[in-house]
Amino acid sequence: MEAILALEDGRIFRGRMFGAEKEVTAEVVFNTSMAGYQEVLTDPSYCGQMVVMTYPLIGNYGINPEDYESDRPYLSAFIIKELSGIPSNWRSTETLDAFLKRHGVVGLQGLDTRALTRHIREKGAQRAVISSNGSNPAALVEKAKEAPQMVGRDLVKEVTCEQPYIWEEGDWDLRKGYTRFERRAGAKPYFVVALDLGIKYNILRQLTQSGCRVTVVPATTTAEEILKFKPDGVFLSNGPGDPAAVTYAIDTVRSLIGKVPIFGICLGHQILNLALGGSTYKLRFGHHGGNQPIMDSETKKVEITSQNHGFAVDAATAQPDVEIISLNLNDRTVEGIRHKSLPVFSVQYHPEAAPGPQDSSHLFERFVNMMKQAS
Ligand SMILES: NC(=O)CC[C@H](N)C(=O)O
Repeated sequence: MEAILALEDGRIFRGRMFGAEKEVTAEVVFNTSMAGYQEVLTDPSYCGQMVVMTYPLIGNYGINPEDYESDRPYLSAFIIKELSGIPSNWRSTETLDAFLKRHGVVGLQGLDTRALTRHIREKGAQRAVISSNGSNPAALVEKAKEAPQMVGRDLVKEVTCEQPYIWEEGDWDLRKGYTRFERRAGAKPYFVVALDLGIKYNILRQLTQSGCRVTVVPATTTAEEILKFKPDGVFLSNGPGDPAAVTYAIDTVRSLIGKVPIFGICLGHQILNLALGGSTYKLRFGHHGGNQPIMDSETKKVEITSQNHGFAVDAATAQPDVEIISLNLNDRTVEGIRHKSLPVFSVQYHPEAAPGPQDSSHLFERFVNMMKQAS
């Protein structure tokens, strides 16, 4: 079906719908990962957004039952240059088209995704409408302008779990598939409570793989309730929307600081920074891809990282007891912080990859060592 993508600044693209065929409004961002579209689709941090992939051919290895990063896709639409007609992979059980249909997610293909990406790079991520009703593009542009702004939006409540649950799955193995938590001989299993702001499964797998027992709790869980679990450490997850709008999680984290070791990733990092008295702001088009270079001040090494964020920590408002521990080498934005005297640290990038490079996976060990020293 012919369809139009209308951006709020008036730019129009024409393409063809696949997946679920309906009208949809959301913020449009681009992702530069060359592979890993299933992980991108099921990353809850994309709730409230449509994602345009810069890689030109998508869907060629289908969808499989294992590479989910959450229970389902939460994004509003998936925009690509060309949908592969013949998925080919031994793990594939479903086409991308069928997957998007099954989950009610709109697909759009056949447009110039390079032109769209360059436009967003220049003009910034913005609200957009996809519609098959192309008779009045100006009306669609107006509709895009009326959509809710990402700034000020709490989307965590749309994606967090309803009840606490225990996580036991470990890394994926070619012969065995996903492994289970195994107590390391002679090693104490550290008990981590993970605050689910929209958590990606691979973070949980990496925690399990690092020898942690993990319980995941809803985003509204209070500090008091978390401390009742008697955790060795608390993990703050990635998630969608504006960190400053998730005031209940900021309050929880503020009350936990100094009582238990804390590690945060992406939204969790932004929320930790807000709880420490700093502020966050919206980037023009964000970082969404698998090749963002950062410099880690502890190891003095450059790491190529997987990233997916539209907001960032403001270095100018960093509090005296907060130290910036890594910077993005492309645009010098803050990539990591730690408390100068307490066992508390966080990163803007994704050490769990999925998809992307695994240069930063050592951070899970850093968290375990922090818990070891604190116990
Ligand atoms: N992946 C994430 O946790 C994203 C955090 C936040 N929603 C942002 O866009 O910056």
